[in-house]
Amino acid sequence: TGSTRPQRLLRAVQKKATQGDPQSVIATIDHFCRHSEWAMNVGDEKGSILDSVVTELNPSSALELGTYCGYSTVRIARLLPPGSKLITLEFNPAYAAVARQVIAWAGLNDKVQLVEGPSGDLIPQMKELFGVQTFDFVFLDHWKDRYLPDTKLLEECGLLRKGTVLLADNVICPGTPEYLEYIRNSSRYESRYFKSHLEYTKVEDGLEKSVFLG
Ligand SMILES: O=C(NCCO)c1cc(-c2ccc(F)cc2)cc(O)c1O
Ligand SMILES: [Mg+2]
Repeated sequence: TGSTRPQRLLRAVQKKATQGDPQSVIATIDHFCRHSEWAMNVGDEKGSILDSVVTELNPSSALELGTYCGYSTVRIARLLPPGSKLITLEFNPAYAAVARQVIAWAGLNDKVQLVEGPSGDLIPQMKELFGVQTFDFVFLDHWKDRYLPDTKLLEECGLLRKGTVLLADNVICPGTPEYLEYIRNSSRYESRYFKSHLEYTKVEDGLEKSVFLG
């Protein structure tokens, strides 16, 4: 019974990153994934695109599907204005346990609410459980076959408003063909593809940014 990769990533953060400094947490994870063990964080290259979308939008209410170790949670939350909130959903309890500690180390507990459970069950409860009206921004980075059903669920639950931005990771690798087909052909979205690479590799991947038109 040894440690898991997320636990080794957390150990690196607690050993090398400065408490309360999100940038050092991000840099430590990127270094760990480049030089020690690859892990499925969005990474620095796609992470810069994520940063620019969040900065431009300046969202008050944001949702992340798929927390993993909390890397993109920290990237997003560090850019949010005071008083705004990021809700992040994670199905895997072992991932959630690591993510809570990474988010805490970065000093971002006030901006982040991590909820454990299946997104398909939690999305319909957003309004009653967390007092959410609509989301300004949604980052999709969970199971790739859940991107489409959960997007339809967000629509049906009235959680999107005119101008809500959806940003989807991994639309090329591992790939989300049904999601891309739907979102690019729907008259209710305006989409754009940001070509990049799979985190810490030379393999092509990219982010799809889609604006809900209402
Ligand atoms: O499954 C993913 N996320 C949901 C679970 O937390 C995921 C997988 C990969 C990946 C893995 C294995 C490979 F060979 C290539 C890509 C990359 C990602 O960015 C991801 O988000
Ligand atoms: Mg991803």
